Amino acid sequence: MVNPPGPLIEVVNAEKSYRGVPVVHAISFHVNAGEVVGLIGPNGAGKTTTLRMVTGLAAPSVGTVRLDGHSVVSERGPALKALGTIMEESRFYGYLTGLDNLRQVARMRALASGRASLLGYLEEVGLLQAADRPVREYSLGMRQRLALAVALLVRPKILVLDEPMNGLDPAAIKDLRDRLRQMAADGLAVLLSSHVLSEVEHVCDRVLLLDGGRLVGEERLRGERRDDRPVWLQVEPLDRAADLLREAGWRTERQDQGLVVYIGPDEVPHVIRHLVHHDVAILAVVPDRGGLEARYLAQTGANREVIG
Ligand SMILES: Nc1ncnc2c1ncn2[C@@H]1O[C@H](COP(=O)(O)OP(=O)(O)OP(=O)(O)O)[C@@H](O)[C@H]1O
Repeated sequence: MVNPPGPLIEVVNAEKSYRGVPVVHAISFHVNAGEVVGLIGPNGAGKTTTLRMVTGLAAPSVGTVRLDGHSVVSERGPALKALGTIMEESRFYGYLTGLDNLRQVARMRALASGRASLLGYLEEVGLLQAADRPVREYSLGMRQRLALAVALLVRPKILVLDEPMNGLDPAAIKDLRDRLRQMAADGLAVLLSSHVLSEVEHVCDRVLLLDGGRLVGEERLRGERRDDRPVWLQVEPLDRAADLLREAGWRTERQDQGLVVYIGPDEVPHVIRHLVHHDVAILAVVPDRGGLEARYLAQTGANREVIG
C-alpha cells in the first residue's frame, strides 16, 4: 500500500493539561517518512508527555495527533497499527532467552510468532548470536536492541522512542544511531526524545527544542557531515578568519566574539595551520562548544554560563 501523501506523524496544536494546568502548550510538528526527528529538552520540558500524546497513551486535551493520516483518538486502531514504540524501560523476563521474550510479546499481541520470523527480527537488531541466551545475561545495550525488536514486531511505519540512549555506553549509542538511520533509510519515520542533545544530534535530520512545555526552536541538521563537531575559536582578526575558513569550505558561524567551525576530529590541526599561515592569531580553541548545543542551552535557560 502506498503511504498517503503527508507526514506520518502530524501533531497540530496539541495541548495537555493535568487538573487544568497545561504541561504541554499547543505544539505543532510533523515527521515525514525517512526522517529521524529529535525532541530535545531538559528534565520536565514535556518530552514524555508529548510522546505519550503521539503514541495514544494520553489523549491531547486540545488539538490533534495523526499517525499515518489517522487520528490517535477517533481512529485509534489504524493509527496505532502504524506505530512501534519504546516508551519506558522495557521489562523482560530475565530467565527467558531473548527469543522467548520476543515470542511472549508476539503471542500476547497475536502477531506471527514462528521461530524463523522472530529470528529475523533479532537479526535485524543484531541480536541473532544472543537469541538463545537468557536476558539476565544481556547488557543494557542488548536489552535496548531487544526492545527495538519488540517495537518492530508490528512492522511499523513509525517508531517513537523515549530517551532510547539513556544509560547506553558510547559503542551502544553508535550502534543504535546506525540502526535508526538505516530504518529511516528504509522509509520509517522516527521520533525520539533526549535531554542530551549531543547524544542524538548526529542521528537526527531535525531537532525540536522543547522547554516549559513549549517548542522553543527547531533546527535542521540534514546536510551536515555527521561526524563534524563544533569547535569554538577565538581569533584575530575575526572577519578575515571567517572568510578564510569559508573559502576553504568549512562551515562557520559567529558566536561570542569568536567563530564556531564545524569540523571532523582530525581537522583541527589543518584549520589552525591554515589560519596561522594566513597571519591570523589564534587566542583560544575550545572543542565541542558552540552551534546547536550552545543555542539549545541558551534557549532552554540551562547552563547559561556555558555561553556567557
Ligand atoms: N500525570 C501527570 N500529572 C500531573 N503532572 C504531570 C503528569 N505527567 C507529567 N506531568 C508534569 O508535566 C511536566 C512535563 O513532564 P514530562 O515527563 O513530560 O517531561 P520530560 O521532558 O519528559 O522530563 P524528563 O526528561 O524528566 O522525563 C512535568 O512538570 C511533570 O511534573
